Formats: sequence, C-alpha cells, structure tokens
Amino acid sequence: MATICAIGLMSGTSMDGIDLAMLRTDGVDIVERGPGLFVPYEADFRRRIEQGLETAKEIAQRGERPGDLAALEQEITRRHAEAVKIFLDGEAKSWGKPELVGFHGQTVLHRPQQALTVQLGDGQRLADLTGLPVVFDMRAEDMRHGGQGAPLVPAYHAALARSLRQVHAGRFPVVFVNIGGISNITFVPQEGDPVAFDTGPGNALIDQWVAREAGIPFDADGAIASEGGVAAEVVARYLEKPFFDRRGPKSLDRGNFTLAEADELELADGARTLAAVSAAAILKSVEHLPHKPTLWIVCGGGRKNPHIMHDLKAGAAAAGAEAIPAEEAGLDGDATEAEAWAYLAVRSLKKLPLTFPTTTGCEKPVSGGVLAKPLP
Ligand SMILES: Nc1ncnc2c1ncn2[C@@H]1O[C@H](COP(=O)(O)OP(=O)(O)OP(=O)(O)O)[C@@H](O)[C@H]1O
Ligand SMILES: CC(=O)N[C@H]1[C@@H]2OC[C@@H](O2)[C@@H](O)[C@@H]1O[C@H](C)C(=O)O
Repeated sequence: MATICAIGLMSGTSMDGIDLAMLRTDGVDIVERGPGLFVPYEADFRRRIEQGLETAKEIAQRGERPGDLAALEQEITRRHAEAVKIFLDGEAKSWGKPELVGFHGQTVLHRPQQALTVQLGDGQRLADLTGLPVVFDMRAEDMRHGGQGAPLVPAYHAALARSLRQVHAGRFPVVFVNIGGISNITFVPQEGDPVAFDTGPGNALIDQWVAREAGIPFDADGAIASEGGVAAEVVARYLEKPFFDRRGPKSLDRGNFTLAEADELELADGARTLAAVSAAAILKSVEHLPHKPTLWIVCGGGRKNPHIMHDLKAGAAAAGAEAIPAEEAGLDGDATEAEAWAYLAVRSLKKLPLTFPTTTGCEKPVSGGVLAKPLP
C-alpha cells in the first residue's frame, strides 16, 4: 500500500498546549516516525479553555457552541495552523512534505452514556489555513456505532507493538500506558485484538491541585510531591469509586474525578498522594485484562513525574512485570498521541477501522473522521 507522510495534532485533556508529530505510514505499518514538537498555551489561554469546559456542560447537541465556544473554537483552530507553520519551518523542514493532517481538536465534553462527545476544532478552516487536507472529528462515527468514542490511540499502540516485536519478542503481552490528563491503556497480546480503556485520572488532578494550592500549572519533575507523603486512606477513597470495578470498554470526561477526596491534605502530601492515585488506578486496571502483562511501556507527560513512575515500576515489579518509559523502548513518549493522530488520519483516508469492539465497545470495527480539503 502507498505510504503517506502525515502530521498529527493533539490538544489533550491537560490543556497545556499542542503536540505535533510527523509520521510516514501506509495506515497499517509505521514506516517511519518523524520529528515532534510541543507548542504550549499560555496560562490565560489554558484558563479560557477551562472555562470552556464549564460552558460546554450546556451542550445537548454536539454542533451547539454556546457562549464563548464558537470564538474559542476559531482561536484553537488558528493556533493549530500557527503551530503547523512553526513545525514545518523548523523541526519538520527537512523531513518530507506532509500530505495530510490528523486534527484532534480540544475535547470540551465527553458523555459516552449519551453518545455525546465534543471536540472544538474547525477542520475546514484548518485545511484552508494550512493548504493541506485535514482529517478531523474522528470520535463521532465510533459513537454512532455504539462505541465509547475513546480511547482512539489503541490502533496506533498495536502498530507500535508490532514494530517492537523483534526487540521485545519474549516480552508480550505488552501494555501501553498513556498518562495524559486522563490515563488509558492498551493491552497488546502476541496474537489477537488489543484490549483498551481509560483507567482513571492521570495528571489532571495533580495539575488542578498544584494550580489551586500553589498557583502553578503542574508539579514539574514531582518536586512538590518529593516533600510529601502518600495518604493511603485518600488513595483508597479514590479507588473505591465504581468506575474502577467496571470492565472496559469505558472512557472518562475530565470532570468525572475531582479533588474532593484530597481536600483536607497539605500541598506536598496532596501532590504525592494524587501521583499515587494515578499509578494505583493504572495498576488496578490489570484486574480487567485478559492476562497479566509482562512489559508496561509508559507514554504521556505523566511519565515525567518520578513519583508516578516509581509507583508504577514498583507495582509492575510486584506482579513480575517491568514498567519502562517509552524512550527505553526507542519511542518518543511526548509525541505518541500526536503520532497516533497522524496514523489514524491515514487510516481514515484509506477507510480502515480506527476502533474495535475490544477498544471502545463499538458493535464492529469502525472507520471514521471527516476529510476537509483546502479551498483551491
Ligand atoms: N516535567 C514534568 N514533570 C511532571 N509532570 C509533567 C512534566 N511534564 C509534563 N508533565 C505533566 O504532563 C501533562 C501533559 O501531558 P500530556 O501532554 O501527555 O497530556 P495531554 O496531551 O493532555 O494528554 P491526554 O489527551 O492523553 O489527556 C502536564 O499537564 C503535566 O501534568
Ligand atoms: C474524549 C477524549 O478526548 N478523551 C481523551 C482523554 O485523554 C486521555 C483519555 O481521555 C483518552 O480516552 C482520550 O484521548 C486519547 C488520546 C485517545 O482517544 O486515545
């Protein structure tokens, strides 16, 4: 099959900025992973998106854009176009000419029980601004077929696992962990379909905690948590939530977990405890997997929090497995999601499935995404 050079764009639930990556793929195998870039949002814009999440609670039909949301959608789109320009003028300049863009947009509402998921992002405008064809709105078709609409990254995790098979042949089943605002995992067996679901809060509660208690956007390198200890009863309170007893497929909205359980803690204990919650939620997900994994490969910003990684490594080791950051498997853990959106865009173009009954609960493998071509 013909290969395509695509750019993937992700503005995730952490609302910290835009991840970009380039990928060459035929939509099945990853032919080559290219450069990546992160273009941060400034604090004021992150707050505007946070307010947007509140406004979005009024949305009943996914096309509605109450209050500031129409303007916010245009601003998010404009910023993505600008980020693409920065990327193509810099890191990606010598890598190859992109033929396609995979555009996630910004999720502002996700209610799978109502088959409602809303991503702000105007695909047609992005195509016009970049002069490139854009595939966007990749979650909706899955929901129309009874799926959760998330996670979508598992198809790419499975392709990554295939690309690693030679190196890690004896270490299957592999689990990919994505620790973003929310965490999700993909279990990839030696043979057969991947199994995936959201596992719980990733960095979102830690970010909210240090923002509220210390006025900073995130606990860089876990510095605040290093001064604190784990309040085991608080971790237990989070893990008592019915979400953790449910088998997959399952997916989360950023607002499904709050700081309420941690309210009484001091700043440092709260940061350390919420890191423990993040790791424990991921480890608990093993209960819902078909087999115990051997190797955990950790992607996403949460792998840069040493406390989350410490707890994950300890928990994996206790179960006879190993947890490693993506880089130890030769991958770029910051770019994985953006690479996934490039991969999914190519799959969408080729009408290949993006999601599977074992990853989102859709009734059959489903393709999806809307193609916007730039105005001539
Ligand atoms: N050096 C660091 N130390 C600790 N935490 C970090 C560091 N760098 C990033 N993070 C955390 O990672 C978060 C960003 O992660 P990531 O980019 O994977 O999120 P995302 O794109 O919103 O993902 P998703 O869509 O999966 O929710 C930040 O909000 C922060 O909490
Ligand atoms: C609705 C939505 O945007 N969900 C995100 C979120 O952030 C992580 C987790 O929750 C995951 O389900 C999903 O993103 C990843 C990239 C996905 O769809 O695979």
